Order: sequence, then C-alpha cells, then structure tokens
Amino acid sequence: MSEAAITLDDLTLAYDRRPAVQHVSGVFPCGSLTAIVGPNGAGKSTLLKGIVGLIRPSRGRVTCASGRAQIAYLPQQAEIDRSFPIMVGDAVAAGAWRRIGVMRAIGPDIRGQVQDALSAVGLEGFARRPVGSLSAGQFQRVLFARLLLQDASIILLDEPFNAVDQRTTADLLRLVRHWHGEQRTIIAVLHDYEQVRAHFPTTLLLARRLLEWGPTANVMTPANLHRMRGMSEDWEEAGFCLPEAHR
Ligand SMILES: Nc1ncnc2c1ncn2[C@@H]1O[C@H](COP(=O)(O)OP(=O)(O)OP(=O)(O)O)[C@@H](O)[C@H]1O
Repeated sequence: MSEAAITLDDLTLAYDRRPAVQHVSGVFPCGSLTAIVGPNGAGKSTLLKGIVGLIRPSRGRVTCASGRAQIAYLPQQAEIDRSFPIMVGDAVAAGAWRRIGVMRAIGPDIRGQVQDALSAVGLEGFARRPVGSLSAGQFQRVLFARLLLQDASIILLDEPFNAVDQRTTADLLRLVRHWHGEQRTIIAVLHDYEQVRAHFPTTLLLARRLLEWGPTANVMTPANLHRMRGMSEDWEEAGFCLPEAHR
C-alpha cells in the first residue's frame, strides 16, 4: 500500500454544533483517485472543506502528509463569484499566486504556462475574454486551467461536472485521468454513478457517517446504495447538537 496523502481520524465537522460529518476515519493514499458519493446533504462538500481546513473539526483530525499548501481545491461553481471583472488569462494565472506572490507582475514564463494551460483545456485564444462572458462549461475549463497552474499534488473537486455539457465533461475527465497518471491524489464529489464506476477506482460512500470506503466495485453495490438512501431519511428529523466540548 502506498503512503498516506491524507488521513482522517475520527473526523467530525459541524455547523453551529450541528454535525454534518461524523466519526469518519480512513486514508487517501498518495496517487489515489477517489469519488465521494452520497445523497444531498450527506456532508460531501463539508468533508472537502474540512480537508482543506476551511472548517475546523469539532472532533478528530485531518492530517495532510505534504502540508495543506499542496492542496488545490475547486469549490462548486455556485460558490464562485463570476461577476468579478477579470480576464480569463489573469484568472488562470491566479493559480500560480504561491509562486509569483499576490502583488507581483505576471512574467513571460507564467504567461507561457497560461497559454499552455488554456490549450490543454481547449480554450486557445480565450486569454483576453472577460470571465463573465463564458458559458458554464467554458468557465469550468478555465478553473481546470487554473488548477494546472497551481500544480498541486492533491486536488479536491466539488461536483466538477455539474451543469457542464457532455463534451466538456469528457475533456475534463481526460485531464483528471492525466493527473492520476502523474500520481497526484485526486478526490472528487460526484453524483453520476456511471461516471464514478467508469473512471474512479476508489469510492467513499458518505451519509453523514462513513458507509463504505474502498474499491468502487465493492462500494457501489445496490445494497450499499439502498442503505445510503435509508440513512438520508433519518438525519433531517434528528437535528441534534454536539455537546459543548465538541464544538
Ligand atoms: N454554511 C453552512 N451553515 C450551516 N449548515 C450548513 C452549511 N453548509 C452546509 N450545511 C449543512 O450541512 C449538511 C451537509 O451539507 P453539505 O453541503 O456538506 O452536503 P452535500 O453532501 O455536499 O450536499 P449536496 O449534494 O446537496 O451538495 C446539510 O444539512 C447542510 O444544510
């Protein structure tokens, strides 16, 4: 078994003491490609935010072997403000901010990398287009180009193919496979079971608690998916709070 990239140890994440993820333990090995699957409200996005460090655990911990600076995180499109007046090229170059610093000018080397990244996502010639003028699919391509500039060893994607056309999905899945071939660790929240079965070797099934985590064929069974749906019916009425010590 390869080394751990990320380890979850009894991880519990809550909003105002209401737990959204509870007692999750396990390891994402370096170079693994994992889908997180679960019903609406299962805590999938919350789990990614906990891994990135946007939410502090109420209990347990997340350990990232290479440090959190090595994590690139793509939130759901709905959480990204597209009204900001920025050109596509600058939005992509922002992926390199750790290397160039926020206030420094973008040099020709980064400009070259931006052009390469735009070509890789099929957006050649888009560098001077305002981000606000793009379709949802084109915008998602821009965000993937920015990930290319970020060059992180761990990539977290929250519903990356939501509201994105089929062709864009196929192109971006190719990029995900390419990253996997480069031994990056990739974790993606997904709703399309066929996509998960076809492209993701490992699946983490979440329904606030961990249901199963392992090879996709063993995890995505009719019995597990049935159990998962059953669990989602329970949590709305439960609505309990964590004790003070676990806030
Ligand atoms: N910022 C927040 N403040 C309070 N509660 C939140 C917040 N974000 C999420 N929640 C709640 O936490 C629970 C888990 O939400 P989360 O978004 O992680 O689920 P999800 O599995 O990603 O759902 P979906 O598939 O619908 O995106 C839900 O009950 C949700 O209402």
